Amino acid sequence: MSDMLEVSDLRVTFGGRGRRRKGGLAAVDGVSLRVAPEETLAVVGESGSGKTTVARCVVGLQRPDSGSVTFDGQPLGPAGRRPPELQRAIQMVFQDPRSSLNPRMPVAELIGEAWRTHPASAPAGDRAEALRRVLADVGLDADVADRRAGDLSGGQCQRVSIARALAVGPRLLVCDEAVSALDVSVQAQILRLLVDLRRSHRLALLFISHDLGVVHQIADRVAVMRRGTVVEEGPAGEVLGAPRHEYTRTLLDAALDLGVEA
Ligand SMILES: Nc1ncnc2c1ncn2[C@@H]1O[C@H](COP(=O)(O)OP(=O)(O)OP(=O)(O)O)[C@@H](O)[C@H]1O
Repeated sequence: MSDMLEVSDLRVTFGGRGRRRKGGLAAVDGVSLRVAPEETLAVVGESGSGKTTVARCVVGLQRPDSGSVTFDGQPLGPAGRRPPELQRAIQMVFQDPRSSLNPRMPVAELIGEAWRTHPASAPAGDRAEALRRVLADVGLDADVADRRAGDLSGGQCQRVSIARALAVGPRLLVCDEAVSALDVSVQAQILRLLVDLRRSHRLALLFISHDLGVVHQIADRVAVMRRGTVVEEGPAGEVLGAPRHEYTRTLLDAALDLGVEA
């Protein structure tokens, strides 16, 4: 399958002096990744390894120092400068839905806001029916539409975040630690939902996580990041089952010590 998302030799430095950012921190240091249509690539690694920075470059929230991000072969600039159809095609689900959703806004308005931002995806006909359908897609009852985000549980909130992303018709969901803030049982439900949506909506996922147990359940391929670089990448079964890099083995051992089955 040919690649839909291609990240090539990405570099991001924070701090430092001058144009070359001398003395700065190379948060991402020559990362290349690819994601095919309907594929799930998990990016794993310890805290601070650069996973979120890569994700932010993909959605256009972070400008890289160098390197490129392309989608269907088209170069992607910063979020505001992307053609609307590409802006829509790549949506992000954040770690903490309670801070990514305005708690005072009713769910119907949160979804409506997504449709206003991406008018091409707004329903032409019955809005209430379209809203009911998008909520049903994420396992929420229609009556959630009138409730404020702040009055929902963490799991319900994350379902709303996913609904908001889905409402605009994405082809790639970038999930940055999207289940990490949830209780283990809710985590399993949201993972199941993502797996189902991937199939029903023909989505690709770029799934950022530090949790190898979670990654094991969802990934087709895994890229392991350490200190801003990808140290190992391959099919999930190989990377998690027979890792080649010592760092991946260390991560797996640490996960096993915590009782996680990776
Ligand atoms: N806006 C920023 N300004 C300065 N340094 C930053 C910024 N964003 C990230 N960093 C630094 O870049 C490095 C990579 O951070 P990043 O958040 O991408 O890692 P991560 O693997 O996603 O970690 P975590 O799982 O803890 O979010 C870290 O050392 C972090 O402190």
